[in-house]
Amino acid sequence: MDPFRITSKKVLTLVMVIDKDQKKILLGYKKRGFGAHLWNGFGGKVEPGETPKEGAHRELEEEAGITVTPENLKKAGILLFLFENDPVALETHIYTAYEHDGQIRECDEMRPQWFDFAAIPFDQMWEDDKIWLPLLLKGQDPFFGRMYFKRKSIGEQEQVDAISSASSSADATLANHSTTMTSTPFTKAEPKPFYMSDYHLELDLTGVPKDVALDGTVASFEN
Ligand SMILES: CNc1ncnc2c1ncn2[C@@H]1O[C@H](COP(=O)(O)OP(=O)(O)OP(=O)(O)O)[C@@H](O)[C@H]1O
Repeated sequence: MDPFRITSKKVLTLVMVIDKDQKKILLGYKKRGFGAHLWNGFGGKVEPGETPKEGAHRELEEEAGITVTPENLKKAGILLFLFENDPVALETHIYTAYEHDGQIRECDEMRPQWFDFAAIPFDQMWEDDKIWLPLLLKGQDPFFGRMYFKRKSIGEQEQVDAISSASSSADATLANHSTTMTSTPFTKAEPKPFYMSDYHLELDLTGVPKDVALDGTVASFEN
């Protein structure tokens, strides 16, 4: 039996708020729930009757206190997250927002903070973020991908941490990134409940002008 066989999906959103001039990205520290203790964009489940874009707008206001006009909320990609032995996949619609209105504020779920592009805390984020976020920051939209996650056992956790810290230091050398840190009280990465075991990302969507098929269902790139 395929451990990644899915029978249904939940539709989620993720908004990346970006200040192009300052080369900064607004991330939120998730205080509770799914992905707790990780930094991420702002988003959540799309509610019945909402389009993904409407859901993204609502979650950004709930979690960061800010609003974005519909024309400033742009679809960057769609990712399908699959978890081993879990028949429910997460179809995540990712947006960029280069302009926003209102005052950024903390809520009981998320603590927002700006990060320099060169100091994004990838070791305290979902592992897929380091694959697609650099593409999004370069403006290489849209992307579509499947990301496969396995639950960590205790031994695996240590092994995966060792591999990921070795590869992230190699990446840092290659990219010649500055190591200036914005202030963050977190010195040690929290253990992550899952690790990414595989992924498949498509960047050339010229053959799919508006719809991308996902295992028999269709996700629209339009909203
Ligand atoms: C597996 N790899 C992943 N990589 C990057 N981001 C991921 C993710 N998996 C989930 N996400 C995001 O995490 C948020 C969860 O949202 P989540 O708190 O569950 O939703 P919502 O606020 O509706 O929940 P409650 O109201 O608390 O039930 C949501 O933005 C979603 O896009």
